[in-house]
Amino acid sequence: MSKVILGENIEKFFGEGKEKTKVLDNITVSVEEGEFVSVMGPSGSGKSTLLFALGGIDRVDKGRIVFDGNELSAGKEKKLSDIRRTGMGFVFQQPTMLKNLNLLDNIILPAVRQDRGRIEQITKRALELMRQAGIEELAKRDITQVSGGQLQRAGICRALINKPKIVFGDEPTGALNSKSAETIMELFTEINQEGTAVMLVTHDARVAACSERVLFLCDGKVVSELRLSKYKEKDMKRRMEQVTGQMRVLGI
Ligand SMILES: Nc1ncnc2c1ncn2[C@@H]1O[C@H](COP(=O)(O)OP(=O)(O)OP(=O)(O)O)[C@@H](O)[C@H]1O
Repeated sequence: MSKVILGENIEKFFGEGKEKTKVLDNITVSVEEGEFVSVMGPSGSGKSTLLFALGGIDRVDKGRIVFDGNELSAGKEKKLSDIRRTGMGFVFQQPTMLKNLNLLDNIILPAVRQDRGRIEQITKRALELMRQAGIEELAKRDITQVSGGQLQRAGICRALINKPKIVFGDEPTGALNSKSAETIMELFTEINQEGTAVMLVTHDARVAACSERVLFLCDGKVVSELRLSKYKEKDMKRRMEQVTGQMRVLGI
């Protein structure tokens, strides 16, 4: 197995002078090709900062980030945004979609920007992803005419449109009711089973229990790591007990 993403000895500070605080403290983490990792920890422990650093959205102050053999920390801005657009997908708690475009057009946008000549093929892929996500019939709907869960499913389709090697999610189920959250997690486990690596930040033990490795952060450090097997629905009860057990040990 090779690493799709590696963050090595990364440090990140916020603020200046007396206010300066270390938010990531010499962290080394990696995600293997096709692996599903989640990141848990108390509020303010640095989870989102870590995700944004690994995804090349924010620069780190020390250390290096290597995506699929390319060192992001040494990259030029253009190269970095190309890697982000083609090799990575991002899903946030609140999907940021363009208001003047329908769901389908929002989903194809990252691919069309890259290659206008393939619009038919891209649309076909988008509709296939929407079918998989159970929202194909909403393709022409305005983004204001769908539920939060449906919008989030569209956000995942958009993140997958360029066939990324890894999808990063920052609390992707955080704003959803439990039924919608469950559908979103089914979608994440499905895309992972198809070979896409997934890294999710979450406060929800049920979400973390879908992954195969859970990293626990505290004060900008990885303080613990829990290894689970590859997701199987029938193991859910046991997986949940493992995650919640570790959360209790760490006082989360
Ligand atoms: N842009 C910023 N400027 C200054 N401080 C920041 C910035 N972004 C985050 N921080 C601080 O860095 C620390 C880590 O933030 P981060 O959002 O990574 O935590 P988190 O573990 O994801 O928290 P939560 O679970 O509440 O989302 C916090 O103390 C936060 O206030």
